[in-house]
Amino acid sequence: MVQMAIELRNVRKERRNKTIGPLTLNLPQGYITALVGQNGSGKSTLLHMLLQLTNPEEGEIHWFENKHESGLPLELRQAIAYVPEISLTEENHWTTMDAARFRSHWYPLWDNAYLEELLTKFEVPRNLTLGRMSKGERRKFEIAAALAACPSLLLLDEPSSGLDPFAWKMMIEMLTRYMDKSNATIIMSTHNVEEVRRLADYIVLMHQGQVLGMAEKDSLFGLWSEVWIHANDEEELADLAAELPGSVHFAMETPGVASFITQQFQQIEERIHSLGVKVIKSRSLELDEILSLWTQGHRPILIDQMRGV
Ligand SMILES: Nc1ncnc2c1ncn2[C@@H]1O[C@H](COP(=O)(O)OP(=O)(O)OP(=O)(O)O)[C@@H](O)[C@H]1O
Repeated sequence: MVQMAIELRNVRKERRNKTIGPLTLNLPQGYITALVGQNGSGKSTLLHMLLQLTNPEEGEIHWFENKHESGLPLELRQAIAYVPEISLTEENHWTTMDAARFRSHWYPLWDNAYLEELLTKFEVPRNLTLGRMSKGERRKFEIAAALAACPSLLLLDEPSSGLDPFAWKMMIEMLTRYMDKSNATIIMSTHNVEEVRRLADYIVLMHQGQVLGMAEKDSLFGLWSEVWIHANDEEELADLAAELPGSVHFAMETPGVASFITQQFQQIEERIHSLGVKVIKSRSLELDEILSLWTQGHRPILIDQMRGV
């Protein structure tokens, strides 16, 4: 049975201008979960609650099956690494090596050789203070230092922000390799669909402070299709739409050709043929298109099968 790294039960956090939650989520141990959603949807707030940088007004959070209402115990804090959205200014006057030395005292599993390897790959300047680094250089240091702590739980808030494409690819490789050699759990917020595609095992979609759902990433591929058909006019298309509940975005493309979007096309293709409608072609939607439909309220059918996770 899959163990949970994090469980949230009806967690509610009041922010000045909105309520985050109630959130109920189970995030499995040993996997990468991507938190996706528009600006202000509550991704960073959720990460902050997992670090107890801020606490919910209501609800319960469990870390590896334990509640810690009076503060995270030392050994758990030492097993969590965090790359914040904005780096801490308190460390600005430190060089890479000063910051590494400080962290090595804090994290019992700190691996200095691993840090050296990652800094070299990332080409992070060693003797510059963190405050003088470019945004991307600082980000690379933060990611390398988070991995060198060998955490069981790695929380990443938009890790690729500021990375050039070469560094981004390297980060993907580093995170993948780390997951291969450990039983760590990564929870990352991201706006980068390619990052989700390459890294995530699970996707949590947030929207306006709510969780719209959680899905196994692979289950989403091939789920939605755009289909082009022969249709004489709007009226004929409306008749077809009425026969295909759950299909959306019916539109006349050119005279005689219409399109629509549907889930599990293979299962309804026969039905379309039996209605005397000729299919011209179809294509599977990309992940970003699926996430956008989901945000609009078109929930993936398979998501209800994920309830047990
Ligand atoms: N310290 C705070 N005090 C008051 N409101 C806050 C605070 N931090 C965040 N908020 C508000 O809470 C909401 C959620 O913010 P949050 O930073 O969690 O969103 P996000 O999904 O991470 O956004 P983004 O993608 O832009 O980083 C926003 O409306 C934001 O204005």
